[in-house]
Amino acid sequence: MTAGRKPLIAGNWKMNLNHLEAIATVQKLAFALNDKDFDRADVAVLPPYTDLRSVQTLVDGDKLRILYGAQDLSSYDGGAYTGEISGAMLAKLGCTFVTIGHSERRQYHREDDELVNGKVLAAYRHSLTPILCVGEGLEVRRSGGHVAHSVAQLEGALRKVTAEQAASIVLAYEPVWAIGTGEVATPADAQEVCGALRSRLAELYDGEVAAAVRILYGGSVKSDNIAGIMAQPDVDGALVGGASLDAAEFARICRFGETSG
Ligand SMILES: O=C[C@H](O)COP(=O)(O)O
Repeated sequence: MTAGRKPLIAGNWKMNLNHLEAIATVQKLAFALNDKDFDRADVAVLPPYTDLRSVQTLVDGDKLRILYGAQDLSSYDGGAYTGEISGAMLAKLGCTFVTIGHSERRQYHREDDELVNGKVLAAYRHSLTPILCVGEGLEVRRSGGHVAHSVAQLEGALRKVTAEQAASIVLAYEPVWAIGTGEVATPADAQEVCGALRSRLAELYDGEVAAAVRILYGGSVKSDNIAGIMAQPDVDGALVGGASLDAAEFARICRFGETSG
């Protein structure tokens, strides 16, 4: 965490919580957090598509400071693409963010850097902020190629992305071996790759862009390990999976593990 970049804690619900459960969870989260918490960090939830309209209605109706977004989008803007959801549709639902290139999309849906790049460009066409995920698997980590792998994914995703667009992107470094496994990377592991991603942004664009971009860590983040992660200079928040499904625990994470708001 470095002064000048507001931390972001985003809860990726993955394929969990229906629209009724979504309303209850967001209500509990809003109740658990106060203005001081929202002044200190941006808080976002990333529910399944089918929950978004309910979340929008609740957030707008109760004027909540909770941000929200989707877990994916189509690289196309509309038309005969059965099953796809466009950036325009997400924008209409008031989404701020859209997750792109999550390792589960790369692994189970064979998304490659070219498709991820197409989705990043689609997000910008509709004024959505991408949360671009990168990160290595266990084999790559064991062979010591984790920095090169994550940086290459970053480069692949940012083709044709302008400096102005890049300055607003959110990156998430998620080592695949730490997702849902209880195996959390050490704060130093997180800093090593997040620092390398920021350095590469400075080379691809300039120092100003690199200094503006928020870089999150994701992988088994909980209220009892968030503080060490947030203490790293190039880590500006967390992308939280399993622990974001419990509103009380997620609220503790949004406070970086501290007990009072
Ligand atoms: O997007 C979130 C990550 O995949 C982390 O998931 P996790 O916190 O359940 O390990």
